[in-house]
Amino acid sequence: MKKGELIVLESGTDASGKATQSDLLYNRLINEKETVLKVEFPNYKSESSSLIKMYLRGEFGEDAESVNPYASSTFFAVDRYATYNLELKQFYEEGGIIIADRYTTSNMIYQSSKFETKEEKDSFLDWLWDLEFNKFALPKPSLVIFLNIPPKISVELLKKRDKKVEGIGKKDIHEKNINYINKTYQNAMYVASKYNWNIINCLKDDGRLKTKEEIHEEVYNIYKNIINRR
Ligand SMILES: Nc1ncnc2c1ncn2[C@@H]1O[C@H](COP(=O)(O)OP(=O)(O)O)[C@@H](O)[C@H]1O
Ligand SMILES: Cc1cn([C@H]2C[C@H](O)[C@@H](COP(=O)(O)OP(=O)(O)O)O2)c(=O)[nH]c1=O
Repeated sequence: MKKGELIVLESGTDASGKATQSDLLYNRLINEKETVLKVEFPNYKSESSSLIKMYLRGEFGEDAESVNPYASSTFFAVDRYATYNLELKQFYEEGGIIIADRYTTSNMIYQSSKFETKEEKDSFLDWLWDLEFNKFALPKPSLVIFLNIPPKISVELLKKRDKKVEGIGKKDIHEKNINYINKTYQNAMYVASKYNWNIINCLKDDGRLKTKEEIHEEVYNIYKNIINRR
């Protein structure tokens, strides 16, 4: 039987409209009578996110960059392994469509950002690919949609957004560190181009943010073009 599809919504900044766009795409596909399910990573509802919560609270270090990326990326990878195997695998193997708000792609962006040289980054990215997709046998995305929102806009959206997780505070260690935010955004553009992700520029030519609906139309068109061609 043909396996399902895995559609990933990603970005290089926090509070960039991933949840909003996942919801809009999910509702549209439900209206089209598709068999579709939505998931968010980290899976804060699961005990498998315990080490992630410790990390984002700063228990391994208040400065995200001081925490070994090989270690911190495994916290996220193990959470994905648990969530996939306990909640998603059967649905995916029976042909369902999964819409994921973040995935391995976030480890690729946020954790490789901690390395300075291209050689170190690429070596980490190869290791991560092997860990999550080969050793853990997690499915590779059918399609990655990258929402390009510069940090100066997303930090404004972050102020509007409700707190996501109890016990982490309004901002986690990634969100508190403006140097890391800027560096990670630059790094995300490198990673997005390295893996040929589908980039949506969320700003208009005049620098204003596109509406949720305008961005959704672009998300939907990419989805239709790519999935229909397969
Ligand atoms: N295009 C947009 N224009 C204005 N506000 C937006 C837009 N997209 C998202 N928002 C708002 O920004 C905040 C963060 O969006 P959200 O989808 O929760 O982001 P993320 O999942 O990336 O953290 C929310 O309050 C949301 O309603
Ligand atoms: C899923 C995932 C997230 N992250 C990072 C991205 C975020 O900075 C942080 C928490 O994710 P999340 O709560 O989704 O952030 P937000 O909703 O604010 O965008 O963890 C990784 O480093 N690796 C991963 O695999």
